[in-house]
Amino acid sequence: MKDERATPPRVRIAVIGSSRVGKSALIVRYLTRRYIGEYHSNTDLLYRQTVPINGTPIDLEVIDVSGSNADRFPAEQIQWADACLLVYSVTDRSSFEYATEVLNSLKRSQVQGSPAQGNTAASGPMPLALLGNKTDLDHLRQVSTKEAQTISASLGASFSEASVADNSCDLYRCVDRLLGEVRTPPRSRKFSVSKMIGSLIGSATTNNQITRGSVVVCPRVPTPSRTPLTAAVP
Ligand SMILES: Nc1nc2c(ncn2[C@@H]2O[C@H](COP(=O)(O)OP(=O)(O)OP(=O)(O)O)[C@@H](O)[C@H]2O)c(=O)[nH]1
Repeated sequence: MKDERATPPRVRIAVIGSSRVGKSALIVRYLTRRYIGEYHSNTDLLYRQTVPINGTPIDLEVIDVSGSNADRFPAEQIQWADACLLVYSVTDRSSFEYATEVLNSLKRSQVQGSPAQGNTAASGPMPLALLGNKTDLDHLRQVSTKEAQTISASLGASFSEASVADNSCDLYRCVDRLLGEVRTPPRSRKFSVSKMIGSLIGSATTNNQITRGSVVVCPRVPTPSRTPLTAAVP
């Protein structure tokens, strides 16, 4: 019988932000090093990939939270995740306001623990990161680096700026750091999600030695295994 304790730890990241800030482009860039300019999806998508973090493979699941639902607080996705990456565009002030509102709600609700962390208050707060995308469009900038840095520090999130289009190193550093902050016990059971519709990522060879991955239509994230964040809804 297969010893499931030997499977790599699983880490779940929710990527949250307004529409058109570059969430899908960022996830695909991180996982494949490729830049795909246009995505058309008005539903959440779940990406899976095994990636090495600090020399250890982890089974990474990333939910791309559709920006078309940005009028609703993404409570279910946050409950599902072990860490959250809030993305805004430096050229779009309203996207910055949305990202910081979500961070603010998370801070107020004092999110403690996560499924990967064993759902215990002792496991500490959920790792959070704020990322300002599209720095290649600096001439259209509406959010200064200093302002975003100050707010993210006050909200307990790490902060980076990057251009997914330009493949800046900062985007990899930001995601790697976030993944590194998640404490993961060995997995004791498998978890099934909604129907797999096909392989998106394939067998790209990258610095991260990505092997195979998949994308899953995920209109609703799986039922959360911890108390709903009602306090977090603005
Ligand atoms: N100039 C520039 N454009 C970018 C960058 N990243 C993404 N884009 C573009 O921004 C647009 C939106 O990117 P998406 O990845 O679809 O954005 P999204 O946040 O997933 O959007 P929703 O699916 O609506 O939530 C696309 O035209 C991308 O090509 C970047 O770093 N610089």
